[in-house]
Amino acid sequence: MEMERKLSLEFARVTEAAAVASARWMGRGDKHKADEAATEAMRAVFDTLDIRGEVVIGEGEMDEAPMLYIGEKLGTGYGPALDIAVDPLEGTNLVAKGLNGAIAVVAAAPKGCLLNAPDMYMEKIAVGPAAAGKIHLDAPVKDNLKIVAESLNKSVSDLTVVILDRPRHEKIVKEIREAGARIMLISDGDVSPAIACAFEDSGVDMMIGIGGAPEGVLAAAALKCLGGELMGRLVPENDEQMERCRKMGLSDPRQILTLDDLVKSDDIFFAATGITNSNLLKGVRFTANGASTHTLVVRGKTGTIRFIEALHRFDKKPLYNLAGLNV
Ligand SMILES: O=P(O)(O)OC[C@H]1O[C@](O)(COP(=O)(O)O)[C@@H](O)[C@@H]1O
Repeated sequence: MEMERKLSLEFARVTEAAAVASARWMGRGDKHKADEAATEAMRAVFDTLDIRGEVVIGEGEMDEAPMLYIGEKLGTGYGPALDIAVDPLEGTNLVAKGLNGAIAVVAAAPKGCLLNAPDMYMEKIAVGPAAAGKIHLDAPVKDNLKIVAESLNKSVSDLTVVILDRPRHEKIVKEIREAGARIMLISDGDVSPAIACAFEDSGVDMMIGIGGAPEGVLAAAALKCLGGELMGRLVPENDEQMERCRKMGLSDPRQILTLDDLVKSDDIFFAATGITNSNLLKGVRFTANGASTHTLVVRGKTGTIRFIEALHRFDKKPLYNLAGLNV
């Protein structure tokens, strides 16, 4: 119990380090460098943790990602065996362009508890605790909006729905507008707004649309801890992706995935640190000899929600200065 408790703060250190390293690349137009910096920093902190971790959602397969690839072992090799889902930089374009909404994210659960979602698309709908258990991915969007509005005791016209600005969403955007709700179209980064639904003062009431499947599992892990809901369905686009789904144990690759299918246990840790500002978290700010970070840490077992504002001193803690200034 004691060790587990401590672990949630350790995961905050992991995302803090990734966020600081990545933030150094804000607006520099190089999403790969920003991602590389985040990945390198995240891995360096993971290596200090007493866990027997294995990446189940990561930067890609072993042959395509140098670090934090699926199957990579993390930690000192002592401590609990955990499956780890990472996105050291969720929203690579956002950092490259200096836009809002980029976060560094980690979720961890006992072995076998996180859906090992491959890199493909997923249809998703996410809401906060008030509407959890009441919405459905296949319900008409106007019905879902009505339910969310009723649950939050406000009118549909006062709801804010976040959706990725993509041609594939034209129809659903039209339907949301016809229903009268407000829309926030975002260029990237659907994890942060999905989590923001769980906080009534975030200004986000629903996230909907097709985005990455790994991002869907990460958001689901957070929403499970926070009492919200995310429902999804994979969108395999070719035979290879269909086969991939079957290998994951999904006899029907197009089946609805409930929160319990995506994340099978309550025994989860989730941490996210803001890289650029968002409705959920402040972005990294650099000071004379350090940086400040804003992190959400939740532990599924207890449901405790922590927002941690930290000031990191590079002179005393060089680990946080991995991306250095040699850029
Ligand atoms: O850009 P696409 O192909 O529509 O994919 C959407 C997915 O990409 C993201 O916007 C960001 O992904 P990256 O961080 O890998 O750039 C996700 O938040 C989202 O789920």
